[in-house]
Order: sequence, then structure tokens, then C-alpha cells
Amino acid sequence: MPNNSSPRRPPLSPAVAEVRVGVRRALAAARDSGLAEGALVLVALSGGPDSLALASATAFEAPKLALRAGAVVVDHGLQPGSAEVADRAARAAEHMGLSPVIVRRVMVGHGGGPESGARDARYGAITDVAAATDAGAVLLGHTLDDQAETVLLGLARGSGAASLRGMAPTNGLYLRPLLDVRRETTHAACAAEGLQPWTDPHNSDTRFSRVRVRNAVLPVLERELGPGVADALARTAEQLREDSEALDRMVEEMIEEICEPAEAGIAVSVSALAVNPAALRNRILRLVASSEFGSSLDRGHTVEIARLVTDWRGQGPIDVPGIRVSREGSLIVFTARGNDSESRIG
Ligand SMILES: Nc1ncnc2c1ncn2[C@@H]1O[C@H](COP(=O)(O)OP(=O)(O)OP(=O)(O)O)[C@@H](O)[C@H]1O
Repeated sequence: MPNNSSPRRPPLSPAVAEVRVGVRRALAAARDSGLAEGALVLVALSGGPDSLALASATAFEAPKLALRAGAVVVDHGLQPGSAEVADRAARAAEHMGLSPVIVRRVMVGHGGGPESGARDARYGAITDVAAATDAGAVLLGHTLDDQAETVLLGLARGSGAASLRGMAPTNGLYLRPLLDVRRETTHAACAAEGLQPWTDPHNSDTRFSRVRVRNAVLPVLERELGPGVADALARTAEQLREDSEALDRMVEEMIEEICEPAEAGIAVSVSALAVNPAALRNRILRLVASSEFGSSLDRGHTVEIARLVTDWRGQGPIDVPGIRVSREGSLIVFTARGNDSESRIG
């Protein structure tokens, strides 16, 4: 029998729908918090399944929220054929209707290891492109699985909330619309849309602890404890984020009052440090170190410095990355140290 009815669109794949919901919510929230009509949002596109699904959903959702959508692809130049990978990702983005699509080749330094060198170079390039194109937001494709892996890796290192709170859904220019979406969903979304993602060889390189967590640890936990483990780990991150953001705000509010300039540095009153619980005291010390000296202190450092307050026996100064910390009467004084091998400044 001839079919006279108008052609029906195939039903939308649930995976595509889920990715679009994540993007729509993130963009709507950004619009509510001031992202202007007509603003450009850029998808940071590696060509992998997560950012490819993100790019497609953004191409669909952005115009509905009166936003323009483009993409930035970074070529780290670390593997043979990386330029072709970047080019293919850029063409896919153009095919989706994203504009502009910008490819940036970067030089990766090896200071803190190739992984962190690549990350620094990537974020530097993405931020530059965002500034040059006047983009109002950059969308990253981190998923719920990435968040769960981050929490597990942090637990294994004995990290505190600053690390266990995982990646923020919004951080200045950066948005992560897929933090509630499983990686299997982005893969399914690409398949449903006929997109062919690039497979990053690093993702199967078991020298990386994240890859071992992804391929070996999380699957065992899900098998033994139930399929909700990844969601639960991501929820842990969310709760710790709420708590630690509240504590950070409290410290930011009090810091002006308890600090004073000192010769070649800054001083914090001993009594202010003594009166506050360790959770706040450690944050005060970390904030002073990062804001005044660009240095990041770990728990070992803050515990050591705190002894100048809680266990004062006339001990000498303590050297932590980039900073010398000493007790002088009723003050804890921070001064910059010259270049030293331990310094983490910069
Ligand atoms: N070379 C790149 N160019 C532009 N953006 C990138 C690049 N590499 C990573 N990103 C961005 O950072 C996000 C997280 O990067 P990561 O390397 O952890 O990728 P991933 O979780 O495997 O995601 P994907 O499947 O998109 O590669 C990506 O989803 C993407 O938004």
C-alpha cells in the first residue's frame, strides 16, 4: 500500500537527547547569569567522543538560546598525524554548522611532565582564542565518568576536599555541561548521529593511573558494589564542592582583617590562626601562599606551618615552596624565598 503520509522524522536517540539537555541547561544558566544575546560560545573540541557529542549538541542548542557557537581545536603536535586529527575534528565542527572553527598548534613544555605540559599549553591556547574571538564561554566535554575518576584518584592520594570536590560545572569562562552524563552516553550519541570520534591512544595507555582507574578500578567497583558507583562518586564531589566553597568564602571574607604587610612579605596574626578550626586555618595559609606568592601548599606544608601556632616551642623558620614562614612574636610572617629546586611558583 502506498504511504501518502509526510515523511516522519526518526525518533531522537535517548543519548542525543540527554547530551542536549546537559548543554541546554548549562547554556540557559549562563544566559541567566549574564551571557548576552548573540554572544559566541566556543566548544573545546579534541575530536574524541565526549567533545564531539558536545559540539553537535551545542550546534543544535545554542541558536535556540540566541547564542552563536564555534569551536577551538588544539593540536599538541605530540603524536605523528596530530595535525590531521585536528583538521578532521575542525571539519566535523564546520559540518555541524559551528563558526568560527579555529585550530591552534601549540608547543608543549615538559616542565611538570608531558601530561601537565599539554594541559597548560591547551588551556593557554583556548583562553587566547576565546579572548581573540570575544567568546563569552568555553564548553568542555568532561563527563560524569571523568568526575568519578578524579574523586577515586584523589581518594587514593589521600586528598582533601579541595581535590575531591572534582571539576566545577562552571569556572569563570569555562562550562562543563556533561558532568551529569555518562561516557557511554556520549559514545552512543556519536553513534546515533553518525559521528566518527577520534580514539586518543593515551586513553588506553596503562602507564597513566587515570587510565587504570577507568579500565580496571571503576569496572570492578561497579561490578562488586553496583552500577551506581560512578554516580555516587560524582555526588560526593558535588557535596564536597558545596562545603568547601562555603569554607573558602568564609576565609576570603576574613583574610583582609587578619593579614598585615610585613617587611618583604605578609604577616598573619597568631591569635586569628589559633582561634579558627583546622579546616579554616589550613585554608587561610593556602590562600595567603597562593594569592601573595603564587605558591600552592599541600597538607604536609600547612600542618607544618600550623605547628608554629599550635605547638610553639621557639622553633626556627619553615621553608615551603617559594616561601619562608617564621613566627615573630604574635605574627606568622611569610616572605618570598629565592629560586629553589622545591619551588612550585609559576
Ligand atoms: N586537543 C584539544 N583541543 C581542544 N579541546 C580539547 C583538547 N583536548 C581536550 N580538550 C577539551 O578538554 C576536555 C577534556 O579533555 P580530556 O583529554 O580529558 O578528554 P576526554 O575526556 O577523553 O574527552 P574527549 O572525548 O572530548 O577527548 C575535552 O572533552 C575537550 O572539551
